Amino acid sequence: MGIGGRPGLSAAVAEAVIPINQAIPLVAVDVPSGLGVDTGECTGMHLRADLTVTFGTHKIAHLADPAAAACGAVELVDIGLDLPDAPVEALGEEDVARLVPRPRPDAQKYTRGVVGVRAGSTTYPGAALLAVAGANAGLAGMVRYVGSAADTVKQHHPEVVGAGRVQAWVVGPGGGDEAARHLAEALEDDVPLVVDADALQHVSGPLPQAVLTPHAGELAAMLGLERAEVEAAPLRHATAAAERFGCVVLLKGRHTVIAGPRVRVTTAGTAWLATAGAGDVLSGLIGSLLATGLSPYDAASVGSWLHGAAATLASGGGPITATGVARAIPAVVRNLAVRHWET
Ligand SMILES: NC(=O)C1=CN([C@@H]2O[C@H](COP(=O)(O)OP(=O)(O)OC[C@H]3O[C@@H](n4cnc5c(N)ncnc54)[C@H](OP(=O)(O)O)[C@@H]3O)[C@@H](O)[C@H]2O)[C@@H](O)CC1
Ligand SMILES: Nc1ncnc2c1ncn2[C@@H]1O[C@H](COP(=O)(O)OP(=O)(O)O)[C@@H](O)[C@H]1O
Repeated sequence: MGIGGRPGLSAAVAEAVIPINQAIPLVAVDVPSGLGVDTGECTGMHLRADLTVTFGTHKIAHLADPAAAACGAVELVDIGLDLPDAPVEALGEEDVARLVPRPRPDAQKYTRGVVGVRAGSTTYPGAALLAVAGANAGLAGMVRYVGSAADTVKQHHPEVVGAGRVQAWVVGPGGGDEAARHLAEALEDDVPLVVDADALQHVSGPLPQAVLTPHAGELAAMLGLERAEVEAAPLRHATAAAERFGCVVLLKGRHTVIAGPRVRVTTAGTAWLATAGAGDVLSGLIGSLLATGLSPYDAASVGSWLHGAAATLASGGGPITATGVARAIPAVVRNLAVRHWET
């Protein structure tokens, strides 16, 4: 069954083909039979491929989990079709190289953008350090930190300064009981912001300038669902949340979904990135991109791609820490410059 098939194999077909699928490697043409091609959901029995070869453009099932995970490695073959824009897209290296902000020759630190981080608490001072490490990867001109971990932050990041004017805020990582105040204070400034972790539970009304960055558990709590329901349909729930909260919603996972004016999925990364504090680094990084003037949708998708690429670079196939991911971000941008930017 191809892309026109209804999701879910009939019992008779499943009985015949699933034992074969479990016994030998499977190459799927276009999609493994039984997947929800247009939803990325797996609502019934389906095949799992080791390799899926598809043509012209990626379909939603190739990008959005859990269907994408059942496609195995996906090979896209260009057969010269003239196709309309896809409903869900994945940024490639060249797209990111075009979007990543770089300093103009006459730049000074304030024209490059200042990002402020309100994160950390007495329980989680480390999350403040990690969010600052993501923000302080060199993409914005300056990082400010406001919060209870100020002394530790300044010890580890001497470049970072205290309160003042910013072009974007990052709030929530490790915020604990301080997160509600951090969010309220950040919202007093009329600037774009990243809302992550403990601040997410305090989001109510529409926040048109925000990027929300929940993992599946956090999005489930925001929508009054179980985590498993979000994991079964990440595209549907990220899109619903973007509509409900009137902003860009980045739902973290193996394939991160960015729902905004359109939908993007990040396929860059490695399972080694599933490590404590990796999300804190991501929120800082996206904040720094917002501060440079990227739109919330582009800042979220470019930040997510750079974060995945930094994890892959730092990992080299082995284990990584969140600190290691943050340290690898400048090298990822340098590689983009070498490969794609004219000097
Ligand atoms: N270095 C730092 O400062 C870091 C700070 N961080 C900061 O921590 C804050 C909370 O973030 P989070 O994502 O952990 O919170 P959340 O979604 O509430 O998850 C709680 C869920 O986890 C589960 N659970 C717990 N232990 C489990 C186990 N052993 N095995 C299985 N399940 C287990 C637990 O389940 P339960 O034990 O209740 O059954 C509950 O459902 C946030 O501010 C973040 O920024 C992090 O970024 C890390 C680095
Ligand atoms: N299996 C996976 N493969 C690739 N990336 C993953 C996987 N699981 C989680 N990630 C990424 O790791 C990061 C974890 O962030 P998060 O859940 O917020 O952790 P923390 O709260 O500890 O910082 C996210 O960027 C997420 O997309």
